[in-house]
Formats: sequence, C-alpha cells, structure tokens
Amino acid sequence: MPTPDELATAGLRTTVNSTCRGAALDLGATVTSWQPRGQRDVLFVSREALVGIDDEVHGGIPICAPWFGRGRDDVDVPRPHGLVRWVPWRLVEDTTSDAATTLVWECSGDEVAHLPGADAYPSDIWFRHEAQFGETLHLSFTTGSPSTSFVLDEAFHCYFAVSHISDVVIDGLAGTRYRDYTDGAAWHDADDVLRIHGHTDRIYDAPGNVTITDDDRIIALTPGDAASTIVWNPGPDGARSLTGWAGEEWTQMVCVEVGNVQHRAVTVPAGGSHTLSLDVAVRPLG
Ligand SMILES: O=P(O)(O)OC[C@H]1O[C@@H](O)[C@H](O)[C@@H](O)[C@@H]1O
Repeated sequence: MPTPDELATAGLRTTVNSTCRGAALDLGATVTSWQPRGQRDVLFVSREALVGIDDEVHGGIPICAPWFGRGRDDVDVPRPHGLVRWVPWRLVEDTTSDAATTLVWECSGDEVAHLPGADAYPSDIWFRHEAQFGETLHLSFTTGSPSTSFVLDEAFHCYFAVSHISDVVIDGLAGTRYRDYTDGAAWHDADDVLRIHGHTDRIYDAPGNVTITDDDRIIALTPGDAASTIVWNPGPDGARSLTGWAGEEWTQMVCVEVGNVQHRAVTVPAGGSHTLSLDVAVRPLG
C-alpha cells in the first residue's frame, strides 16, 4: 500500500457527502473512487497502483489528452496517452453541498511543457477538469488555446470494478464497427453484446452510451460530445507485465473509455474550446 507521504505527494483528495464517498488525485486530476451509498466502489484501482506514484496509475479515471494511446495513425507520439496524466494539476475549487461534492482542477501548457511531445501543441493550451461526486458521477473535461487551432485526441480512461469479468455483459455497441488491436487493428462489425474472455483492446466508432451489467448491478454511461468508445482488458499475460498489478486483478476490472480518438479526433479552433463529459450511474440488477 502507498505510504501517507506518497499519497500526499500525489495530492489525494477524499470526500464524503450524503449520497456517496469519493476520492481523486491531483496527479492527472484522476478520480480514483466513487462509492454511492449502499454500493461497493464503482471504480477499480489496482492494488499497488499508488506505490511509487510517479508511474501510471492503473485505475480510477485517468484523462488521456491531447493524444490517446500512441496517437493517430499518422502521428508518432513519444509516450502513451498524452500529457495531462503525468503531472499534478492545480485544484481550484472544492465545494460540498449535502448531496454532492465538486472538485475542479486546471492545468496549463507551461505545466506540461517539459514532457516529450508537448512542443507539438500550442504553448498556451489549457485544460480544465470538473468532477461532481453525487448520486451520479459527473465529469467534464475542457481544453482550448487562445492563439492556435489544434487537433485533440482525448478520452476518459475509466477503469470499472466488476465482480468477475466472466459475469460481465457490455451492451450499447451493436450496429457499430471497431478496430481490434489484438488483431492487427483490423476493422470488425460489433456483436450484439460484448463479453470479455481475456486480452481485449478495441476502439469502437460509437459514442459510448454503454451499460456494463455485472452479477448484481448495472453501470450506465452517458457521454457528451464523444464519438469513440474503447474497451480494454489486459488479460492474464498483459496484466503480468503492468506495474502495480496483482495476479488475478485483470478479472476484477474492465476499461470502458469514452472520448474522441484517431479519425474522430476533434479540431479545436483558436480561441475556442472543446468539452468532453461523462455521467456514470449505477443501479441494482433486477
Ligand atoms: O495506460 P494504461 O492505464 O496502462 O492503459 C493502457 C491501455 O490503455 C487502453 O486505453 C489502450 O486501448 C490499450 O492499448 C493500452 O494498453
């Protein structure tokens, strides 16, 4: 487990209100926990994720931007999943009412300028992230540059906690197409429902109105301004190669990520901005 010093370094924020408990890190403005009253946590965090904290946090909802994965096909990026996940953000608002807690962070181009790949983006790029912990979890991520238009790939890299991956059914992707990164990025037609049996890595051309049905509850996603859905599970072999993962943890999670990636990347005009949002709700099964 991480030491109190490591958690403090990562800027761990915890919150309790009448509807839920929540937690987030200033590192990457990463929400790490959302536990509505009477529920177990909706988010997965790998057991040793926060040890040695300057590595990737495998869990919660990291933000991938301004590029996703290894970038668009024609853009080669030095480090996966962008710039903003790797730096501490500035918390600018922390308010709790009876029923909800709102945390807002900001991050500027100066704060990521030292990272490889930052020079491909406007130096005055800015990022704002709002997380509302209540009966639902609401996320809203906004990016812009006052001076320069740029192409933005972005995603909420949501790690959801499940009882056992073999019980999970993912709905909402039927009728769409996806690129399968376990099959040389080949395009396929989506099945009616998706079940995960091992290593899975797909980018769907779909906005992400997805439900994840577990053995006792349904997690429902309602994205805003998203055109891509990514489904990822490392499987047993992949999990062994990841920092901070224990043996069977791959069976306790599934990443369903929403955003705008690859050919769905967004052009943000100079002086404008783009907002990606996501509401997560959970209800008992039956
Ligand atoms: O950066 P993390 O949290 O280890 O996640 C890595 C995975 O993230 C997923 O979004 C990608 O589709 C996978 O290809 C990648 O392996």
